[in-house]
Amino acid sequence: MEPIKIKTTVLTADALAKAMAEMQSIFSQLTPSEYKDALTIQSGDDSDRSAQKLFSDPGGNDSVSSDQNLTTTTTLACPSHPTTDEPTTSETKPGQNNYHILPHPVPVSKSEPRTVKIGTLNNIPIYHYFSHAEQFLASQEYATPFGKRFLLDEPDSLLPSDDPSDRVFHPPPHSEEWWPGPGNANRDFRFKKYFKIRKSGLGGLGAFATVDIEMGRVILLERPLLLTTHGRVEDDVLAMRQEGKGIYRSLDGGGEVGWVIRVKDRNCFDLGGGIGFFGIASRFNHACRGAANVNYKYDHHRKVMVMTARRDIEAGTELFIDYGAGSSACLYAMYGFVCRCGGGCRRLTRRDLEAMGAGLKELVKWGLASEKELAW
Ligand SMILES: C[S@@+](CC[C@H](N)C(=O)[O-])C[C@H]1O[C@@H](n2cnc3c(N)ncnc32)[C@H](O)[C@@H]1O
Repeated sequence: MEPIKIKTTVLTADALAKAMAEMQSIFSQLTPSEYKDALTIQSGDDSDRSAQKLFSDPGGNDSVSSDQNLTTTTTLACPSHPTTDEPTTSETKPGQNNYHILPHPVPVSKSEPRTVKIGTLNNIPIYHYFSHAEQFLASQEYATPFGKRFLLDEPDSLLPSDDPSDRVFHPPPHSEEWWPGPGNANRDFRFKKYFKIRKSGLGGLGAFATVDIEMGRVILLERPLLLTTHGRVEDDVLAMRQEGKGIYRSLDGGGEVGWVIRVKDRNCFDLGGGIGFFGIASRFNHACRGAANVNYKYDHHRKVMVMTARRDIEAGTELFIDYGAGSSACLYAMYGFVCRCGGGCRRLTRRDLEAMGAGLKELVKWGLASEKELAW
């Protein structure tokens, strides 16, 4: 597949990986006090105070609940933003997110006109995706201030052919008896001897060690339910057999109208050339900044997700992976949730949300998003 061309920028998997690595390295160099500085919201006028209230956490935790976020952000005003078409090369300062909103949002390709680049965050492209916009906006639970956003670079290199049946991996037969899902979330499900899936303090399900696990131990090998791309996911999910479709639908976000895309946004793994879904691996929650205790890597050759203990882990501990977003704002932009991992992540700032809103305004101006999406 040709590299995706956007104005003067050519996005390749390598470029994206490099940008992500740079961003990760910037964040990993921050001292605790720089993080603290980044958390400070200047108090001043009323809107600042309301922002401070919005982001203060009564539990003393570092993050805010998504409920607070979704119901109160309507009071925030959008500032003006740079209006250059060119990607900016300004230096990223520790603790500060550099947003650049394109004045003319660009559809990414002719075959995917609903995917639009709207700007960059710390030099990483941010995209807005429109499929099923009406359905997901109808769901208060799912609506994020900025709709659906993700970072995208998905050459088709992973996909063996255009035939969806070649890309669908049928899982072994399963039943509600042993497959974790919303209907039986209170039960414990064991996978091999290392962990089980049960309710997590973060809400929803999570994976928990059932025994002490030593560093380096492989705790999960899992074949994907499905390998696909953001653009093909709907066709491919519908082409799955009933069992696989059932597992896909039982993942976080499944069930109601718009489930295919909602499940995709919350559960897909970027496999570097496509996206993948896993019935078990997709139950692992995220932790920031080295707090993750499990590594994961997709083995393209064997077509299997490999999860490994990153350090010694005590029985009973929740198992976390790092979703790889690099910051709370990126995490929010990519997956639409506000992190509550408590792993020292930087909370979303008022400026983050303002910048996201400014990007959405540009989309509305160019007829690429509806006014309805602005109402947050
Ligand atoms: C891939 S799923 C993980 C499993 C999910 N908890 C479940 O019940 O199936 C991703 C979703 O889990 C939740 N989640 C994961 N990590 C989180 C975190 N650090 N803070 C808050 N929510 C988190 C978010 O709702 C996110 O959309």
